[in-house]
Amino acid sequence: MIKRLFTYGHKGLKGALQQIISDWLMMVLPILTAAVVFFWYQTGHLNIVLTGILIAILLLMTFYFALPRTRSRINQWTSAAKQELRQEYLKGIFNPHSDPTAKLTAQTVINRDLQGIDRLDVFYNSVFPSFCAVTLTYLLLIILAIWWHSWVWILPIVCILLIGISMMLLQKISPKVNWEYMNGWLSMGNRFIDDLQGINTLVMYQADQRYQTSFNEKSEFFRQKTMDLLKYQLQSLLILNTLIFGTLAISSVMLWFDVQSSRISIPESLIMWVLMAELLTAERQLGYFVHIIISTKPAMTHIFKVIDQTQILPNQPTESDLISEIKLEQVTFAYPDKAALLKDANLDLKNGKLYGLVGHNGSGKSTLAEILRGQQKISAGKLQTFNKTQKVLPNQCLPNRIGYVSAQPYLFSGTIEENLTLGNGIEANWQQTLKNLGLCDFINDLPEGFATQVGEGGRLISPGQRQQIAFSRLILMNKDVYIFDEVTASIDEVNSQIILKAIKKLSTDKIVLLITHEWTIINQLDLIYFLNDQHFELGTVSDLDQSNKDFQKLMATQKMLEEKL
Ligand SMILES: Nc1ncnc2c1ncn2[C@@H]1O[C@H](COP(=O)(O)OP(=O)(O)OP(=O)(O)O)[C@@H](O)[C@H]1O
Repeated sequence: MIKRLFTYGHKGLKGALQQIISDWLMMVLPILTAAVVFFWYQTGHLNIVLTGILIAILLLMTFYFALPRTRSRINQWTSAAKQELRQEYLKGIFNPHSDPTAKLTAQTVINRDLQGIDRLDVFYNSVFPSFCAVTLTYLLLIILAIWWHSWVWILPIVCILLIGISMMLLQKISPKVNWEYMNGWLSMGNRFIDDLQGINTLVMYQADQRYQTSFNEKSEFFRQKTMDLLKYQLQSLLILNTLIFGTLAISSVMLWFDVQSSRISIPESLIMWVLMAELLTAERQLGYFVHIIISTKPAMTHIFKVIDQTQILPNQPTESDLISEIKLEQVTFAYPDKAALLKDANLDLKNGKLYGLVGHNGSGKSTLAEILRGQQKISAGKLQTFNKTQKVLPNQCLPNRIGYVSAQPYLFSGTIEENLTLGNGIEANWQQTLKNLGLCDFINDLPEGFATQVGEGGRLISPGQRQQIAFSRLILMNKDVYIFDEVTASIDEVNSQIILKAIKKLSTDKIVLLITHEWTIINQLDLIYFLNDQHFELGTVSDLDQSNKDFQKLMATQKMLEEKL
C-alpha cells in the first residue's frame, strides 16, 4: 500500500525531497554551530571539518531560500497526490462497470473513502518527511559516534525494533477496532439519513418512537466503539512514550559513563545527546503517524479496490466487433449464501429477434440482465458473445455494447433535449431517428418542445413521458443488445404501445430481450424464454402454454389480474 502511495503526485516528489532535506539542515544547523563554538571555546582554535560543514550548509541554505516557493513544496506534493488519488477513485465510483456487490452508499463514499483520502495528508505531509529526517539524523549520529568511539548509536536501533514489535502486536487488534469504529459510524449515519428522508412517513405511521430507539441503539454502539478506539490509541501512545523516553534516559547514562571514562569530551557528549533527543522525538512522531496511517488502512484497501476495478473502455467498435449472438451454456449462478438462481442453464439470443423473458417473481430475470451486462460473475458454465461471422468476442465488450432500461430510469434535471442527448457520440440526426421509431411525438405538443424542463428525477413530466424519454435516450446510443426490464410495467396503455412498437422495430437488426410479466405484452411476442426452476425454456406462447404447466398457471393468473383492471 505504501509503495503505491508514491505513484501519486510523483512530479512533486523531487521538490518535496528538496524541502525535506532543507528542513533537516535547518534542524542540524544550530547543533553544528553550538559544536563549533564549544570546540573553539575549549581548544582555542576552530575545528576545520566542522567549520567547513557549517559554511557549506549556510551557503546551501542561502541558495535554497533564493528559489521561489521553496517552503510549500511538501504541501504541493501532498495536494497533487491527493487530487490524483481522488480523481481515480471517483472515476472508479462512476464507472458503469463497477462491482455492484461493493454496496457503495453516499455515506461510504463521503465518510469513509473521501475522508480516508483526506487523512492521507498525514502520510505525505508528516510520515514521509519524518522518516527522511529520522534516517538522516541517524546517519549523522552513527558517523559522529563511530568517529568519537561511543556505542550510543546502537540504542535507536534497539528502540525502533521494540517499537516495530509492539506496533506489530497492536496491529493484530487494530483492523478489528478500526473496522468496528467505521462500521458503527456508517451504520449510524445511514440510519440518520434514511430516517430524515422518510420523516413524514414515520410520523404518519406513528413509528417515529420506534425508529428513535433504533437510532439510539446505533449511536450507543458507535459511542462504545469510539471509546474502544481511543483506549487502543492511548495504550499504543503509552507504549511508544515509554520506549522513547526510556531510550533517551539510557542514552544519557551511557554518555555520562563515556565522559567519566574520558572516551569523549563534554561538548561531544552534548552534541550526541541533542542528536539522540532529536532522533527519538522524530521516531516518536513517526510511530504516532504510522498509527494514523494504519487506521486509514480499511478505507485505503477499499479505495484501491474501487480504482482497480476501473476498466479501460474499448474504442468505438468496428463492424467486426458488433455482437450478433450471446450464449449461456450450462451456466450456474447464486448470490452469496443463497440458493442458486440458475443451474446448468442454457440460453441463446440472436440478433434480428425479439425475445421475451418471463418468470415468477424473484426467479432471477433482473439478475440475468446483470449477468449479461457483466455485473455479476457466473460460478460455472460459459457466457460467450459472437460477431456475425461467429468469431468469439471478448466478454469485456459486453457492458459497453449492451443497453439496459428498467421500470424506473433516472432523468436529470434540465431540458428534455439535454436528457435525450446525454450519451456520448450521438448522431446529429437523432431527432429523425426518434421520428422513424414513432418515439417522443408528445414533445411537439409541449409549448417549449425539446426545451421543456423535466425537473429532478423527471418529476415535472408524466411517468409515461418520462419512460419514453429514458427509452429514447438509450436507443440513441445505438447499442448491439438491448435489455428492457419491465419498461412498460408502470405506465399507461398509450405510452406502453408506443414503446412496444419501437421495440419491435428495433429487434429487426438488434438483439432485444424484453423482461415482462404483462400478459397483454407477452401475447404479442414471437419467442419467449420462460425462466423456471433455475432453467430457461424457449418457445412461442402457445408452445409453452401447452408444454409447461407452470407457464400456463402463471399466464392464467396474470390474464385474470389484467382483466380485472
Ligand atoms: N444483489 C443481490 N444480493 C443478494 N440477493 C439478491 C441480489 N439481487 C437480487 N437478489 C435476490 O435474487 C433473487 C432474484 O432477484 P431478481 O431481481 O433477479 O428477480 P426477478 O425475477 O427479476 O424478480 P421480479 O419479477 O420481482 O422483478 C431474489 O430472491 C432477490 O432477493
